[in-house]
Amino acid sequence: MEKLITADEVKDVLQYDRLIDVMEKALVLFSKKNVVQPVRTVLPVKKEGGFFGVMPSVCEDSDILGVKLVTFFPNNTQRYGVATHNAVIVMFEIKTGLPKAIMDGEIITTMRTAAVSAVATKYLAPSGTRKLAILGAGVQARSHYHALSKLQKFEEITVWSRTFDSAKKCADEIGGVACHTAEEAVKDADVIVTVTAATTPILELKWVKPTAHINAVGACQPDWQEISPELMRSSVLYVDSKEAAVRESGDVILSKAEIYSELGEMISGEKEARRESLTILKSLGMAIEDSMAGQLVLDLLNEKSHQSKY
Ligand SMILES: NC(=O)C1=CN([C@@H]2O[C@H](COP(=O)(O)OP(=O)(O)OC[C@H]3O[C@@H](n4cnc5c(N)ncnc54)[C@H](O)[C@@H]3O)[C@@H](O)[C@H]2O)C=CC1
Ligand SMILES: O=C(O)C1=NCCCC1
Repeated sequence: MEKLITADEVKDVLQYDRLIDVMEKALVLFSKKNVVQPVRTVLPVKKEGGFFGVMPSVCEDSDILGVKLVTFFPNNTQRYGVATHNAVIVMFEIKTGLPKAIMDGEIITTMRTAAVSAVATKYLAPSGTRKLAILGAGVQARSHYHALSKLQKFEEITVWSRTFDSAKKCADEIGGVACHTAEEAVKDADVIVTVTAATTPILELKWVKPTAHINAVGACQPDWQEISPELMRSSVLYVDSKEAAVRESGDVILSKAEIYSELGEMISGEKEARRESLTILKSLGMAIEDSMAGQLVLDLLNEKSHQSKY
């Protein structure tokens, strides 16, 4: 095994511009069936109310063979003062199957999720977009602000979360305004991001603009919801993986909303980008996103070591 890569090393090289392009490619490869990837295996860890996810993927066309091991312990921050999502990614040589790197997966999870939402937003945000609303004030709230800001400068940014204090802290960091209610935060928003650990709906149809684009990122269990069933059914629904959405997403399963398209199908032009409709990306996260982001980290570290030689 050649490399052990720390979170600081990943943070040092990974940037949104390159990552957004790589995520777009990963989504297309997946929807064109060039990726072997089972729906993730999820093992409950009941005492802490958490779970352990195993996410392998292979894409022979792109020389990718990797796996992410990820834990989600929703009470970690409050109980122990550590992150709620933790992960490692292991990359293997496609030719020999030899392991080539083990790297921190927390930063990749944080950034690749926001990069995927940025891809969706690039295609689905209404023309003349000016206001971004973020519901949730944790790690993904911040990464979504940074990734989406690569697309455009928002004239107005609002943040709502469970406590006003946490919304205010996040809003102050990103130059936004904290709101006391989710309804107030999403009023007139063109792009909405839901990044909470909520298990029941926090966003209602009657609050949102009829052309808004929503990146629905939380609620990754079959009995968890972030979006009201009426809102799910009234939107043009995009997903990262149809197979995963009908197995893992409470928002999809409980509302019985019809899936319009995978993001990869929309990017490659097989399905329309319905920019002027009310749209939702239901994001669950895919193994190929992690493996391709992991390979990008290896490429960037390689580029960096060459630069320092000359
Ligand atoms: N789709 C994907 O690929 C990924 C999705 N996620 C999901 O995104 C969500 C956010 O993740 P992080 O920011 O990393 O977590 P975090 O733990 O850093 O932040 C969670 C936020 O949700 C808020 N929250 C918790 N319960 C709530 C409730 N009932 N109502 C409103 N707000 C509530 C917390 O106060 C906090 O602001 C989680 O649901 C997570 O599982 C995370 C990584 C990848
Ligand atoms: O894709 C991921 O990684 C995750 N998705 C849902 C929440 C846990 C991590």
